[in-house]
Amino acid sequence: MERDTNASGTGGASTEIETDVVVIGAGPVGENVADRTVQGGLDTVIVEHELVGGECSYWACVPSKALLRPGAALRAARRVPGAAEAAGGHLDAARMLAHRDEEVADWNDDGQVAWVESAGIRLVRGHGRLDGPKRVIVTGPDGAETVIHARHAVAVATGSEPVIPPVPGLAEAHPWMSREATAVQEVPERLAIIGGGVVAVEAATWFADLGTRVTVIARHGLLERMEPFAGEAVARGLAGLGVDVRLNSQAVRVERRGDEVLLDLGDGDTLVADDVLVGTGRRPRTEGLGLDTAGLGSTGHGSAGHGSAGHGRLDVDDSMTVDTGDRIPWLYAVGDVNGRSLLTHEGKYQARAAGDTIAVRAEGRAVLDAGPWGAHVATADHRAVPQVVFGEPEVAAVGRTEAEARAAGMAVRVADYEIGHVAGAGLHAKGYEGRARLVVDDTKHVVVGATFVGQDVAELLHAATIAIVGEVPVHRLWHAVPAFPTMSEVWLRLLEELGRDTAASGGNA
Ligand SMILES: Cc1cc2nc3c(=O)[nH]c(=O)nc-3n(C[C@H](O)[C@H](O)[C@H](O)COP(=O)(O)OP(=O)(O)OC[C@H]3O[C@@H](n4cnc5c(N)ncnc54)[C@H](O)[C@@H]3O)c2cc1C
Ligand SMILES: NC(=O)c1ccc[n+]([C@@H]2O[C@H](COP(=O)([O-])OP(=O)(O)OC[C@H]3O[C@@H](n4cnc5c(N)ncnc54)[C@H](O)[C@@H]3O)[C@@H](O)[C@H]2O)c1
Repeated sequence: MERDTNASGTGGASTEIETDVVVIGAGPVGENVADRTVQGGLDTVIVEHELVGGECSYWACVPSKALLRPGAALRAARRVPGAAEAAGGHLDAARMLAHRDEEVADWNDDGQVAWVESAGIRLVRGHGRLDGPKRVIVTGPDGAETVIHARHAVAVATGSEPVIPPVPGLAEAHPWMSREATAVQEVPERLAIIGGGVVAVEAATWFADLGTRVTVIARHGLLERMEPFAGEAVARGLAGLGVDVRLNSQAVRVERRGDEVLLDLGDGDTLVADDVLVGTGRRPRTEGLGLDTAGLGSTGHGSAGHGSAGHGRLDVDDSMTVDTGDRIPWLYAVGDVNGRSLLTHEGKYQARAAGDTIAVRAEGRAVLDAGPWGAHVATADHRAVPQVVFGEPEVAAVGRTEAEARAAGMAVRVADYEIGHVAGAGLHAKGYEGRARLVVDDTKHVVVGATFVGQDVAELLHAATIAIVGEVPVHRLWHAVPAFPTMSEVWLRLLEELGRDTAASGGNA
């Protein structure tokens, strides 16, 4: 399969490789695409210009969760009489940072490289860009070029990058983005955070735990895409950690003066901080990828010619195929770069569908299992995306919110329950505070959304995901008996809130 030749055209500085599949980007998503194509019998090259393992492993999911866990564990212990007496000390910031360093392997990717090799994937280090259909040019760290010809497919899995909003002075103030926040070495005394989404909430939590005086500037509420009670609980929780949460607030001008940053909030108030962190969303990383050489528009969203690309996302179908206009599809966009769902687990799910689709097409076979919920499509992206925000308290949500379900025209029945009223929750933590909501499609009698807010709710989420994906009738859920005394008994209470009438099978076993 492998054919490496030295091309003399550029004075010996270029190498040519032929392979079946090229994956650009070795984040969690690219790694999974490559794993599936190798499993499908295809020779696969993965291209990476930074660390194998991607944003998630070194600057996102892993370091943030490593920094968040100590505070969560300490607070949990303090809510259990007997343990609380042993948990009176302070969080050790230096040890927290060291723990983070261990979890990111000191930003060394040897372990991930070893996995890539063990999976039979070929790694080429350098910056990859398309150079026409099925042709990728990689510029290595030494400037040498490798030209890779893919017999069957190219998968773009280049992830996303943070955006800086056009606030006067902000870009010039050298703001922190999520990388600086997750890789922090010297903990600032004062940190201002612009944004009210997931990055802002989680970073505010771990910096408060590290001892920083944090101010969150959110232009509306917190976690706006979730049920309103989630953001409200998190705002209270952050305030409890000493965070100054400014809702309906906005920085209108920012200026760095030496070691300080001044943020003008437009209401006469000026905030002074040592650093400012921006958490206002991310955009797909498609710049400089040579998508125009594949016949794709390069002016942003919307179709220009066939697929769309440029600074915007790469539009894909449910098997992550990009429409290049060619008779046989060859280009795929998977994970953050397609903008469908900026979450590692969802990207990996897409990767399994895309990798298997590439393998089937390479055999010249039709992709038969491409209907909803088939092996070659990522149907759940539209209906059942689970997400956990590891704040104080935790928020775990999947599927539609009540507002989204109503906006979609559904007849909706909603059940709310205070999780603290469940015996298992009271035993888990004294004075447990939290809330759960089920959103039920009252025509189909199935759960379409669920939200849990409170300590340790993350592990409650998967049951809801299964109920939604499996379209389990509510009357059958009454037979899924939660063990006593676990927090999962909240499911029983939620069903009771929906009404005992929902237990009637109507003859449909
Ligand atoms: C602070 C933070 C915390 C997060 N926490 C979570 C969490 O707890 N759970 C969760 O599910 N999600 C979380 N996310 C989201 C998650 O990080 C992303 O969804 C995930 O990393 C996407 O994976 P990916 O492989 O698509 O992209 P990435 O992880 O960004 O990987 C893309 C890779 O491609 C490489 N690359 C890019 N362009 C090129 C090129 N031209 N040539 C060669 N290589 C290239 C990059 O160097 C990178 O290694 C978090 C995000 C942030 C910012
Ligand atoms: N635990 C997790 O799953 C996790 C953790 C962190 C990040 N992520 C992922 O990373 C992605 C990026 O996170 P994020 O928090 O940056 O984005 P986000 O989309 O979650 O939140 C963006 C926030 O910025 C605000 N905003 C946008 N433009 C603004 C402006 N001009 N001025 C002021 N505020 C503005 C929005 O109102 C919103 O509150 C998310 O989509 C998320 O999926 C996931």
